[in-house]
Parts: sequence; C-alpha cells; structure tokens
Amino acid sequence: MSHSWGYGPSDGPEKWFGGFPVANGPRQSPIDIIPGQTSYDSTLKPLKLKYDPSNSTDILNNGHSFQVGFVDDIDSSTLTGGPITGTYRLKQFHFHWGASDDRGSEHTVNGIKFPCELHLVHWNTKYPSFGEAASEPDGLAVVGVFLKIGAANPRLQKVLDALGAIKSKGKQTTFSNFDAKTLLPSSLDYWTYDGSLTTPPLLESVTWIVLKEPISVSPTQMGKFRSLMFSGDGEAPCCMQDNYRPPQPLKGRKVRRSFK
Ligand SMILES: CCCCNCc1ccc(S(N)(=O)=O)cc1
Ligand SMILES: [Zn+2]
Repeated sequence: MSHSWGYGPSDGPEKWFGGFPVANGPRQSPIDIIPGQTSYDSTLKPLKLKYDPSNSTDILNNGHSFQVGFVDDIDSSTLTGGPITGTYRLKQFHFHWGASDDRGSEHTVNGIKFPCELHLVHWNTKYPSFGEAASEPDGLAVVGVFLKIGAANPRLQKVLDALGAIKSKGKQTTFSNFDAKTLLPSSLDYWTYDGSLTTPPLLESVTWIVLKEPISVSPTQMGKFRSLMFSGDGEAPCCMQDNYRPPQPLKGRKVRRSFK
C-alpha cells in the first residue's frame, strides 16, 4: 500500500490517521506551548551544539519541504547537553511555512503561529543509524527555531539562493560549507517535551527542544520559500506552502523550560 501523504484537503494532516494510526498517539507533535503552564527545571543543562561547516552535503526538495543534509558517519556535527543524555548527530535541517505570513509554524506559543519554523534533526549515536534511531523513544532530538517577520536575515540568504535549483520534487544539488550554527538565535533558552515526528511516519521518538528566541525573516525572503513546488516536473504545478501540521493534544505531557 503506498503511503502517499501531503498537506492538501485529500491527503493532509486530518487524513494521516488512515495510513499512520500513531497520529492519535499519546506523544504527538507539534503542540501549543503555553509558557505559563511550563515548569522551570534547574537540572536542565545548557544546549551544546557543535556543527562543523564542512559536513553539509546537499540541498533537496523532498516534495514536502526542502532539507539540507549533513555527513553523519562521525561525531563532527553534534548536539549534547540540554535535556538529552549522550551524543546526537545532526542529520539534516528543514523548514515548515505558510501561504501567508500569519501562519506556517508547527509549534505555536499561546496559540500564536509564526510564519515559519526551522527544524534541526539529530539522532542518538547509541543506535547504529538515523533509521534505527527513528523508531526508539529516545532516538531523535529536534531543535525547533521560530522565524518572525522583520528585517531580512542575511544568514538565510545562502539557503534561499539555492532554492532556484531545487524548485520541483526530487531535485537535489550540492550544498557545501554551510554553517548551521549561523541559523541559531543568540539565546539558547528552550522549552522541551517528549514528542514525535510531525510528518508521517509520525514516530514517537523525538525529544523536542524549541528555542524561545526567534530569528528574523523578511516578507521577501518568505516569498522565496513559497517559490518551491510540492509537485515534480511534468506534474500539475502545486506551490509548496502550508506544509505544517497543526498542534496536537498534550495528553498529560509536561513541558519544561531551561530558563527562569
Ligand atoms: C524513518 C524515516 C523518517 C523520514 N522522515 C524524517 C523526518 C520527518 C519529520 C521530521 S520533523 N518535522 O518532526 O522534524 C524530521 C525527520
Ligand atoms: Zn519538521
């Protein structure tokens, strides 16, 4: 059975339960973060992100978003500290965004949607690979960064300038020497909770680490995200936008914060 899914009326988030029943599971993502209901945890460590720019390899339109891939066969781009134990390796980063600036993020804060959200995806090196880690409850850690409309962000430009070469589904091009650390805000204060992949297969294997401070993006830069296509060459053209899953029920989970 082919598990084709998307973000449209016939194959979008409200339809994913059919092919992926975990969609109604106990630790689904994203969620609405209500800061007043989070608990400060003084035992949470500072996040340690060590990214080697020489590790970036390619940029790919996967038909759902675009992602920048990293070499992950050695511990050269890693996440340690924060709420996790051990070492997690950076595998890829990607984004989710809206058709207009009033929506697009997956996590929300007090019900507020941001126009875009960056996900830096890491896997636990206690497992042999990303694929194996993805099915373990402590297998993945994703750092989420909100993008807020403001001044153009020069650090996004290299990524946005590469999108012309990967307009349609399946297109891929080399993307080297990109320092993912440049996409992070100045503060690494974060909220954290146990969740899932936000796209099928929706595996409940993600420790979410959502940064409190957004980075900026301009309306023009947002337009460049929307110039991508969900569709492949020769298919009916369909703009890549609104590729976000809405918040899911908390089901008793606690959200902790690293800051007072
Ligand atoms: C086992 C194969 C999984 C492939 N899909 C990876 C994937 C999906 C969603 C996210 S997200 N949006 O939760 O960060 C990250 C990585
Ligand atoms: Zn994502």
